[in-house]
Amino acid sequence: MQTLRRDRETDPGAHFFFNRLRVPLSNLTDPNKRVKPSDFAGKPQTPGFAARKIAADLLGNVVHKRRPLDNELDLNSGHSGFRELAFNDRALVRAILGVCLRHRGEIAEIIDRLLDRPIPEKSGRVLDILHVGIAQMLFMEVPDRAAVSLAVENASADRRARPYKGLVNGVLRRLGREREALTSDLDRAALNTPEWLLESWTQSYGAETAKAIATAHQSEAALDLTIKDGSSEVWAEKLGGTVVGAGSVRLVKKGAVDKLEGFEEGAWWVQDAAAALPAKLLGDLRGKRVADLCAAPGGKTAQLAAAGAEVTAVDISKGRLKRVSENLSRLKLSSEIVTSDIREWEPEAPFDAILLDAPCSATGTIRRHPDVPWLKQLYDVETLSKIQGELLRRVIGWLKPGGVLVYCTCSLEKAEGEDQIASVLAEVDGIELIPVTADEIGGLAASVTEEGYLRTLPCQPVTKAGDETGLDGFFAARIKRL
Ligand SMILES: C[S@@+](CC[C@H](N)C(=O)[O-])C[C@H]1O[C@@H](n2cnc3c(N)ncnc32)[C@H](O)[C@@H]1O
Repeated sequence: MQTLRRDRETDPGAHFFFNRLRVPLSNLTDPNKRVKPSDFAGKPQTPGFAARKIAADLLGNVVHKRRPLDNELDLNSGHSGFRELAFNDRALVRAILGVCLRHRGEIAEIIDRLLDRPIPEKSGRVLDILHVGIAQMLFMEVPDRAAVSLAVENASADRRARPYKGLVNGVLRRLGREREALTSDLDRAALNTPEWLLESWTQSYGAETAKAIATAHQSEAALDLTIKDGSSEVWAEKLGGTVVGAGSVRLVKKGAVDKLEGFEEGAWWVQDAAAALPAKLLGDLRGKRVADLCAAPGGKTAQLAAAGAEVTAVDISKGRLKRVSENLSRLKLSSEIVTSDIREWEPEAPFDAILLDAPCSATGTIRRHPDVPWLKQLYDVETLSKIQGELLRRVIGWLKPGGVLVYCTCSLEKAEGEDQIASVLAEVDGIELIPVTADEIGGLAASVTEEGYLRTLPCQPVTKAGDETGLDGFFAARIKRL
């Protein structure tokens, strides 16, 4: 789900949010510029106000209305106020929201400590405004004075929040004075992770690893690229990156993705180092017929096509498949593209190999999608795991005898990974597990389980030498049809 992100590629400002959260604010705010989105047309604007107002609105939309952040930030169909902002303000909004969501639990705890009594329900955006103000004061090197006055102005501009502008002022000023006392004893990893998730990871991986996962989520993911022709060393050198995982290039350089060397010519695409591993498990694909099921936005489709396979990419979403076509066209790769629900679609002939990247809770992508913990619930995992089981059982039958299927999900929940494979192996005849080996995935031994599954965790090493960590959480298993 995280691969080949269109917003990164079409909105260069997106890069600052996804790749460099602690970008100096001088890069993002132009103090001489007055931003005028149409919602405030005609009213004089304090520099930086529009960005804070939109940030508070969007935060509310994500956490109260449960709207995915990516949808809100979409430059074609997202929040209109956001779309009207200037480039630098959009980057600032992304940065503020990234911090607000990553630190949501601890900011909420700080607000609790600062308030004598809860803020009444009908107080407009006042809580979101406080979150946005605190995020800037504690994590973004914004001078307290600026963060406080913009928050007060924001409250004044909201009819329902207006009566609380004095409270906003008092609370934020007190935080400025008592910062150390109010923040030094916070258990950040626990506070910033919903209880059900921390419990699930503790049960699956133990308390220490669960905490390490939660801690890894506090930092933004690096920008990893998959190199079309596999010449990772060459592109690492050209782009000033390092080779990680099984041949991904991790970038340390700042800059807009579409301005980097190789983008126009289609030499690489954006794909987390862990997301690039499942397709590797299908081995040599030259001349083979391969189904990429649940294909959009197409990171794995590109891998399969670049490996020489004749690919059929199927996805239920027409809009997301459009991105597959656009991405493949930039990369000068090709695939048959089918818009269909794979619960209904039937292939004309069986495949040599299948990659099923099933829809999941995406809890493995929290570093790059910090809204996920506040959008998803245990219920989503339960619902999605039923669909995963259904899809897996159906598509196994589409393999030729001797054909291989890789099932994967970008989830940390065992219900969406290990448990699915264990039950399918127990229930379906004529299949066997082909264990994954560390050699196939760049020597990442810590990411291979005793059963022979691929299981990456955000806190794990991403190099064989173990000198760098940080991966999306992925599960993959390989099954052969006998
Ligand atoms: C995890 S994303 C796939 C990411 C993709 N494989 C990649 O590497 O870029 C899951 C995809 O499954 C698709 N999907 C969900 N349910 C489906 C169904 N019943 N049939 C086909 N596609 C489905 C979604 O539209 C979504 O694009």
